[in-house]
Amino acid sequence: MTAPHMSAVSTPPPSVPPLLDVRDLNAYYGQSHVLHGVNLHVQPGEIVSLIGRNGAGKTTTLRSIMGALRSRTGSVTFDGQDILRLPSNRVAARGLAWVPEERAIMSTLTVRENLELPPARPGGWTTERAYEAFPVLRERGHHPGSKLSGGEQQMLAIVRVLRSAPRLLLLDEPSEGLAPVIVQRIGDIIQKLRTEGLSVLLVEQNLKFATRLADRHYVFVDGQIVDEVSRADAVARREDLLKYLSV
Ligand SMILES: Nc1ncnc2c1ncn2[C@@H]1O[C@H](COP(=O)(O)OP(=O)(O)OP(=O)(O)O)[C@@H](O)[C@H]1O
Repeated sequence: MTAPHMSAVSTPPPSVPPLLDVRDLNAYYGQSHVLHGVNLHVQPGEIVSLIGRNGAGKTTTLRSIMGALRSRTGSVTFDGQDILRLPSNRVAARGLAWVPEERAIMSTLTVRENLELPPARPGGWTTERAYEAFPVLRERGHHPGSKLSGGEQQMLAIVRVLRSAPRLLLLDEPSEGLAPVIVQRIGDIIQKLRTEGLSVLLVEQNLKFATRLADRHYVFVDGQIVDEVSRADAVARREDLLKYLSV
């Protein structure tokens, strides 16, 4: 398989304006030019995955969208508003929520304290709702974050950001290192959230998880998107997708 050149990636014009629209995004770590003209969009209510090998630029794309990485050019609009120049706290206030790979929870605080620290916004998840979605968090309510398993930390990290009632959830490898039953549960919750109107941009290396959830997949190679695969084509193109991920 040869990776199609960037220009071969064709996105049909969306019938409604995208919720997130990234155009010609270039990003840099110091002198190192890491993203090269990334174009992607997420429609309202859509789940989109970014897949590719380690170091391909997926996490950098999320960091660039959230404003955690400042050294970038191009255009990032959310709900029609330019967010590229906003500090990350103001990006979050617009309705984007990011769960980084390292699952930013507060390790010295208990599960309940982690849940209650960011006050829930109107429409955001309450502590009770978090416990209903993931009953194990209720059982662990008084345990410090540092004593949770990887799966419990991932659940806690997701429900924490849902307290802010985001419109777009950015998830960085939510299935990484987790037992299949936990991966299944997290997938169920993401699907449920979509039925409630949430959009999701998902970085994944677990193809089974990504293809179960995502409506479209963008394939990253060396800081560029080289292919775009719809849910309808993902089964027929499974071998291509596996090759993109293999080392
Ligand atoms: N803080 C940093 N400083 C310098 N270079 C970095 C930094 N973080 C990432 N890079 C480099 O940027 C490139 C893209 O990395 P990125 O983390 O975005 O890839 P990725 O596709 O998310 O892969 P992974 O799954 O390994 O995180 C890689 O070459 C990586 O080495």
